[in-house]
Amino acid sequence: MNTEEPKRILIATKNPGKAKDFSLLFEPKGYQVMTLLDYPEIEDVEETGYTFEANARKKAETIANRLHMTVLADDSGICIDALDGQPGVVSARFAGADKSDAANNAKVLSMLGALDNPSRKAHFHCTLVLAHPERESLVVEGDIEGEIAKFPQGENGFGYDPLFFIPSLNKTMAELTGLEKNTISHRAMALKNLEKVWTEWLEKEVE
Ligand SMILES: O=c1nc[nH]c2c1ncn2[C@H]1C[C@H](O)[C@@H](COP(=O)(O)OP(=O)(O)OP(=O)(O)O)O1
Ligand SMILES: [Mg+2]
Repeated sequence: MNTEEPKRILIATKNPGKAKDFSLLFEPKGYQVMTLLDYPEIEDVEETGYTFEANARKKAETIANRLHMTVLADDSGICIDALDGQPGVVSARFAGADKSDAANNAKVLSMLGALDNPSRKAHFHCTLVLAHPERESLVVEGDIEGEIAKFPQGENGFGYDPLFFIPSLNKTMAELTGLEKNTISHRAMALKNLEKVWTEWLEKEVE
């Protein structure tokens, strides 16, 4: 037996941007990240829930039951104060079912542009659910505060990163390196919270 083999964790996502974030987050912990991009035969889990938790639970538990293994899922999005928390749970399909990041960003800018001097405060939210067919799921959350930029800036990251300005760094999330983003992001904060509770749970189940 080769004890140098990395441990593996399956993330129930088809989003390549999240897959990259999770690789950066888990590799330092000695895990190799697998995602649904490695399982093209698995059909999409429909995100019918009204909350991040409901959708993360549905993704994690459906795939855990289907593959009979431990699975982590992420449901996340951006919540904008002046838009009463929109796009929120529908962030991925805010501008339509084809899930275009550029169209989503443009829609946010146009909605804010239609308001008179709106607050630009926003936060990213991430709910993570760790599921196994024979266990109660673990649920944790993380957030990061920021502001919506006047126009997209930066080439890194994915989704709403080019619009998410972090005043303390004077940069958008898309101007950060992957490692910088994954030190401060909502996803990084949620994973920190998961680590506080997963030790017993995960060490037993993931090989
Ligand atoms: O770090 C982030 N940086 C920028 N944008 C982000 C981030 N995290 C979530 N977001 C946006 C992207 C997408 O518009 C939505 C997630 O939607 P969400 O349903 O959780 O993911 P998804 O459908 O893209 O992939 P999947 O469900 O297969 O995990 O929020
Ligand atoms: Mg989704």
